[in-house]
Amino acid sequence: MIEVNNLSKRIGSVQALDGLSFSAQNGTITGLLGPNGAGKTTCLRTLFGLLKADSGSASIDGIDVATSPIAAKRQLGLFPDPCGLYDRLTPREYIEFYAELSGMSGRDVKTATERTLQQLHMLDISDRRCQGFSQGQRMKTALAQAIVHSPSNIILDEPTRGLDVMSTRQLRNILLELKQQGHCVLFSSHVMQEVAALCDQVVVMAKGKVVATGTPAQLCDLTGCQNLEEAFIQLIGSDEGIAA
Ligand SMILES: Nc1ncnc2c1ncn2[C@@H]1O[C@H](COP(=O)(O)OP(=O)(O)OP(=O)(O)O)[C@@H](O)[C@H]1O
Repeated sequence: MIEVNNLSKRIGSVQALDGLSFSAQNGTITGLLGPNGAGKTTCLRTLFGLLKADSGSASIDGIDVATSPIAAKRQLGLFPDPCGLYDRLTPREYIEFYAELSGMSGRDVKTATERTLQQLHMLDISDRRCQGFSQGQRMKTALAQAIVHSPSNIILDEPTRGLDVMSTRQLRNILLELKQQGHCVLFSSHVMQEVAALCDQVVVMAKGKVVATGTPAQLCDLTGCQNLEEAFIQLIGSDEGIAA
């Protein structure tokens, strides 16, 4: 479970987060939906301990990310940018490396790596170098390193950016599997279809604040709109910086 309480963060002259509060539950996919510049990435970076908030707090499974960053990170998997893989490593080497970084050793590393390769259906590419991998193969490798230590919470920043239709569908299925296994999945997006198709709960953000929270259907009811895109535009009061 991820909890964000009254989080504020100023970056230069910009108030990137302005009293942001929401929670994301286990066994649920939560979408952070907001236009460009809403503060989604800043929020996720703060959760992962890459940024320090000016005020407010955030916790992962009840562990404060600012005061106990290492313990909090053990409960968290971060899906990185799949473009940044080391081309000379194979997925197996890559996943083992991240398993060791998370504190595992010896046999546990091998067992966790094998389990993750099976879970993401990537045994066929496990011993090939990442160089030349397709987007979908890169996506799976990046996701594997995020979940090898079996974190109960997974955060993803615009995970389908740059993925083709097949890879997007594969990623969606994997996120649904993670949800069914009881994980708390939190991802940021400004792609309406993706959020409507996947999310149990949508947190609509603008200018560093939460504008509304609910299921896609609840947000439509709240605004009297037919679909999430219309509801979103009504809630944020603009159609700037969104993608269909
Ligand atoms: N390193 C930085 N330097 C200056 N301004 C920053 C920096 N990081 C974030 N900001 C500003 O903080 C605000 C929130 O940015 P953030 O990247 O969190 O938004 P976002 O919702 O993820 O946007 P997008 O959908 O475009 O990725 C923006 O106005 C952005 O320009």
